[in-house]
Amino acid sequence: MQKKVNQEMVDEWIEHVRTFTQLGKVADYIPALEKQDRENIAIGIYHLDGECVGAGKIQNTFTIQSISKVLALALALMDQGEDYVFARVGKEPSGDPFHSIAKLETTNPSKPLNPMINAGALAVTNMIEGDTPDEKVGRLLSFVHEMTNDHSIGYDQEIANSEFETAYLNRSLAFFMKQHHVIEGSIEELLDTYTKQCAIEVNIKQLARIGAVFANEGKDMESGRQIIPKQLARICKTFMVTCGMYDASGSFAIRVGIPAKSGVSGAVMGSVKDFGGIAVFGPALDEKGNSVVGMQLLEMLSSRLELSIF
Ligand SMILES: NC(=O)CC[C@H](N)C(=O)O
Repeated sequence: MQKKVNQEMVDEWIEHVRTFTQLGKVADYIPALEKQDRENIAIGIYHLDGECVGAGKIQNTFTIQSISKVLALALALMDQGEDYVFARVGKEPSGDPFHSIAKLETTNPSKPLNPMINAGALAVTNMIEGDTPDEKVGRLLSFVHEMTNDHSIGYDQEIANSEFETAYLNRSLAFFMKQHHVIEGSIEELLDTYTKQCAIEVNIKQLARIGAVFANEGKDMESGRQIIPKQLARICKTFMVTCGMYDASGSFAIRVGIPAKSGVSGAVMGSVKDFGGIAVFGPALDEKGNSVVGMQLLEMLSSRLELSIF
């Protein structure tokens, strides 16, 4: 039987998690993110039959941050192929925080462990086709437009600038990788592309639709168009399981058990085969950098509908 979420369910879940909005901390290392209101919480579910429900602040937009790593990976894989991409970035979880530089030095030859940590994501963004940052960002946006079926989506210039001006650690990762020939070209242009990619701005239902395309094996639910080849969509979802929730991916797999990717804005995108796409949002984060409210919502959803893939 097809598992479905209805309006009543999402309304009830959002009411239930309101008590958690005071827990955790809104990210402030990107100064512009600090302005986010911790009460702005939302959930969106996009079923594979095209039906979509949402509750909470569904009109609110937010930046996708690290969720963009999944999209950049899909695009780089389509541009360059699996062999090229995985010659430059690994496939193993790191067990370290997303911005850690430690393993870059101890892995020999130096290579970021996976595309979901910042080092790996920077290397992946470096592989996206395009002569200029604008061209690369434009291609990423077109990809998002296709997946959301909404051509109005852009990026938040203020948040992109704010991160670009303060991305000392990401610059360090990039310089280290350039020294070791993992990446090539201008570091400033790479950071420009990366910070804009992280600042892509969506609402909860748009994010849920992106999750649904991955759940639907890369195919658009309405048009039937194969946006991402099936095998590449599968690779992206596998990374979401093994590395999507940073160094909390193991406990998340036990607690929730769905392919998911989170971002420091407080958004999480999930993809469940034969079910659909899930998006949750709540700016306050736990100590691993995952949305406190988002975790509660995903746990509730997964247990009520028995969505764990394990
Ligand atoms: N975890 C995240 O969402 C990190 C993304 C953020 N733009 C960064 O690179 O720091």
